[in-house]
Formats: sequence, C-alpha cells, structure tokens
Amino acid sequence: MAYQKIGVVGGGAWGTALAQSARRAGRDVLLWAYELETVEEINEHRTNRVYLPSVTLDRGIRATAKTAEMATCDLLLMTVPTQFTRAISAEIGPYLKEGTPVLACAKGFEQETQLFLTDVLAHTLPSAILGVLSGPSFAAEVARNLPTALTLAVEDEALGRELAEALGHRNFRLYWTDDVRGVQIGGAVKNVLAIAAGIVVGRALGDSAHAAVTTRGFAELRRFGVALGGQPETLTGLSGLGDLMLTCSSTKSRNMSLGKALGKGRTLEDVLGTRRSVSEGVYTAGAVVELARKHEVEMPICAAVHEVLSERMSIDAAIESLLSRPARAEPEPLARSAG
Ligand SMILES: NC(=O)c1ccc[n+]([C@@H]2O[C@H](COP(=O)([O-])OP(=O)(O)OC[C@H]3O[C@@H](n4cnc5c(N)ncnc54)[C@H](O)[C@@H]3O)[C@@H](O)[C@H]2O)c1
Ligand SMILES: O=P(O)(O)OC[C@H](O)CO
Repeated sequence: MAYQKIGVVGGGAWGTALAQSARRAGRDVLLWAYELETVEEINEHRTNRVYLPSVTLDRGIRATAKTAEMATCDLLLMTVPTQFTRAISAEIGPYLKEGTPVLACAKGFEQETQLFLTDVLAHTLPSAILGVLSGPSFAAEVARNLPTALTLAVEDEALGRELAEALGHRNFRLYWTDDVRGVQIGGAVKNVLAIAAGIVVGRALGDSAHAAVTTRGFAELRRFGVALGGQPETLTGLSGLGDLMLTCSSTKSRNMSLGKALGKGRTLEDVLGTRRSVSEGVYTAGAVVELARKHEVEMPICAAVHEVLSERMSIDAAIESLLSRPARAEPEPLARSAG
C-alpha cells in the first residue's frame, strides 16, 4: 500500500479520532501531540482523557513529541487548530519528503492573514502536495466507529481516489473532489453560523427562528463560497450544507454550544475560560467578515456574530439588526453578491 504510514499532526479530539479511524483502515499511525503528557498517556495507557474521553485507543497508534519525526510518514493529516497550523507545520517543513500529500483537517481561516489553510501550508510545506479532509463529523462519533461521510479534496483526482481508499473504510466513507478551496469554505463559515444558531437556541427564539438562521446562513455561505472560487456543488455537499446542518443542529458542537451559552447570557470570556477545546468560529469570524468585505459579499448573520464576539454589539441589538433588514426576494441568483 502506497500510503501505509499515516502521520496525524495534533493530539486533540479530531487528531485522536482520525488516528483511530486510520488504524481501522489498516494503516500504521504516528501521532504528534503538543502536550508531553498526552504523548505519554497515549503510549502508556492508550487513552487521551482530556481531549477524547471514554475511548480506548488502538495499540498500533504510536505518539511522539518530535515534529521532525512526522516527516517519516507517507501522508500527513494536519489536525492542530487553525491558528497553530503555521507554527507547527513550519517545524515539519524542512524535513518533509518532496511530494508527500498533506491534508488540512482543521477548519477556519488564519486570523491575521485571512488565508485558507492550504495557502498557509503552501508557505510552510512547499514540497508537499496539499489537500483537505472535511465534512460533518464529530470526533467522538468517528472514534466510536459510527458511520460518517466526508469529502477529501486534492487537485489531482486520481490521487484523491488513492488517498480516499487509503484512509476510508466501511464506516468512514470518503468522497473525493478537486475543489480544494470550496471544501475549506464550508468548514470555515459553518462554525461562525453555528454560533448564530446556538444564540437562537440559548435565547429560546424557537425552532422556526433556528431553521431561518440556518437557511439564511447557508445563503451567506453559498454567496461567499462562489465569490471566493468554490464550486456551487461543493457548497451544497458534505463539506458545506452537510457540515452546516450538523453543526447548527447539535449541542455536541463546541461552536453551537458556545453560541447557546452566549444566548443564555454568559460572556465569551467565561465560556472560553471553562474549555480546553477549540471553538474555531470565534477565531474565524473576523476573517470571514474581512474577506466578505474585500469580495463585496453581504453576510449579515456572520457580521452580527462578529460584532457580538467583539463585544461591540449586544445580542439583543444584533437580533434587532437582523430582524429589521428590508424584505427581499427569494431565491437569489448565485452570481449576485449583495443580499
Ligand atoms: N473535534 C471534532 O469533532 C472535529 C471534527 C472535525 C474537525 N475538527 C477540527 O479539527 C481542529 C482541531 O480540533 P480538535 O477538536 O482536535 O481540538 P481540541 O479542541 O480537541 O484540542 C485542542 C488542540 O489544540 C492543541 N494546542 C493547544 N495549544 C497549542 C499550541 N500552542 N500549539 C499547537 N497545538 C496546541 C492541543 O494540543 C489540542 O490538540 C479544529 O480546526 C476543528 O474545527 C474537529
Ligand atoms: O464541535 P465543533 O463545533 O468544532 O464541530 C465539530 C465538527 O467540525 C463538525 O463537523
């Protein structure tokens, strides 16, 4: 098998679940974790209690604290949260073999630069073949081997099929595409929209309001995605609409539950202070709003979330701003960016 040794970069919930899944696919797995205690716990006890509790890990998963060792792998899955991806991948870059496939598995845009993750990785891992793995998937469910379907994107479709075959198995179905940008757009924007959906739930605005914010949120995601070069079919696929549906509808989502807590009146600082896990929408909202401004795409829900997270607007004022927008026609043509 060409891609026998899989390197998982990141020992959070997602990296640990992907490591477990890769073992089910029959691959050898080396996992890099940031915290030395996570490395030791995985190697000695086969658990990762902080990030993925209640899961016994396969004996074939070996953990390491040395980033350079990851360059010995045939394929890398980058799972560290988006804002740490540049620093960690830069440590691996000098050692990586020419042409090693590297899949971005985190979701979001780099806060400072508004870059897509594959654009960040193009700087730090110039010798890699870059792609994306994204879609509706809770780590705890993947770790339990519950059926899940995701999208794997690389420009070369033949390689996409090979990688999907190397990582996929009965309960981890991978669909491939060449739309590397489109797949990243869904994963990044849905987290911001899930915060909005959570606020609706926390404020007890009702199921109809929840459906409205999810659907109008999807209209924003689609407009933004097309303006930034994604294919419309990708935006309605697993990595777009699919992940939006999952994340907006379940309190298992960190982003949705964070929005719910805000809606109930807790402060952002208070919610983040009680979590070690990442809620990517908090860090990506500003980049989405800035990219939308540059590309002249109107995204009122994402903008309202950003205002609330930045504490420039109260939740009540944000709700009022959305409800008082002028009525307009539906559906809207895809090419149009205003909305
Ligand atoms: N958890 C899921 O269900 C899931 C599913 C699909 C995609 N993702 C995406 O995967 C990415 C990682 O999420 P997660 O759930 O694995 O994370 P997590 O919330 O479980 O853990 C946080 C991670 O951040 C790491 N970390 C903390 N400080 C760091 C630093 N300074 N440098 C490097 N790493 C540091 C920790 O070691 C840990 O691995 C996110 O972009 C998330 O959106 C998560
Ligand atoms: O818990 P969340 O909100 O980070 O969502 C996890 C995954 O991205 C769902 O596909």
